[in-house]
Amino acid sequence: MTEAVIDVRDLVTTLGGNSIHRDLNLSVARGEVVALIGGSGSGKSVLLREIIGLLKPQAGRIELFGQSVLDSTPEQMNLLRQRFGVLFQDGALFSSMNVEDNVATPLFEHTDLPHATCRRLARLKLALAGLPPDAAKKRPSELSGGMRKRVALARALALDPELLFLDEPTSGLDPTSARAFDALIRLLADSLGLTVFLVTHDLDTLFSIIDRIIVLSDGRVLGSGTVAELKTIDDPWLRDYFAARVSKGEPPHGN
Ligand SMILES: Nc1ncnc2c1ncn2[C@@H]1O[C@H](COP(=O)(O)OP(=O)(O)OP(=O)(O)O)[C@@H](O)[C@H]1O
Repeated sequence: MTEAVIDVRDLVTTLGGNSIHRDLNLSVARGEVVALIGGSGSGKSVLLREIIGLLKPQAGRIELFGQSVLDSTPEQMNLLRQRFGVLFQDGALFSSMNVEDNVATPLFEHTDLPHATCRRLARLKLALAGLPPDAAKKRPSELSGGMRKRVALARALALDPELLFLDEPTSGLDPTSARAFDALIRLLADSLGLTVFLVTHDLDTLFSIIDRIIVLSDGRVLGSGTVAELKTIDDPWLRDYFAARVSKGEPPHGN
């Protein structure tokens, strides 16, 4: 059986008295590019935060690379964090630092490498993320939204992670930049052998680069599969969701 890189079992989350997740189970195998979808407020971002250890659920088990996130000591979690990268929705770049130092920060923090080496590695990651060399010395505010996303992606790749989490990677991008960013994610996943777990509302992303979609509904996983497989599920939200794609003039069949 393929190794599970992410494994979530019997997850229960209650926030502010509201039930968010009810016995949620999901698993992601090494090398998969998986998207998590679900209605607004269905608990996608909360789940992502729980998986990466930023938020504690009320009950359940979360494992990354076979290691329990909820039972890890801060030291163990620190080591685990070096094995995955995260691209937050807003990029979360440091506005006071230039681009190169933004990307080098995880290397400054987690390695004993000289800062000059960290910066050289950061420039390599920037190139990998498709940025021109002259971006390195600029402040994030001097770049376009699409370029800032690429900087955030370069930072997420700084420590050569095996697993990449992306929260709404194409939000705020124009359609051309969004498709280019999709293509970059797929290219990196294939060439670096990354496992990718992303939260998205972007149907084009789902139709173009995703191996498997996991649908969150009513606090649980409603189903999982390709677009074609999900279309066989009789659920009003899913029907409306995919109907939006048809109304955009795209072919109603998927990957
Ligand atoms: N810290 C918090 N305290 C209380 N409630 C919260 C907290 N964080 C999120 N919630 C609630 O949990 C629910 C799920 O939020 P979440 O952000 O995970 O939704 P989502 O599926 O990512 O939605 P969207 O697609 O709109 O981003 C929402 O009702 C939200 O208001």
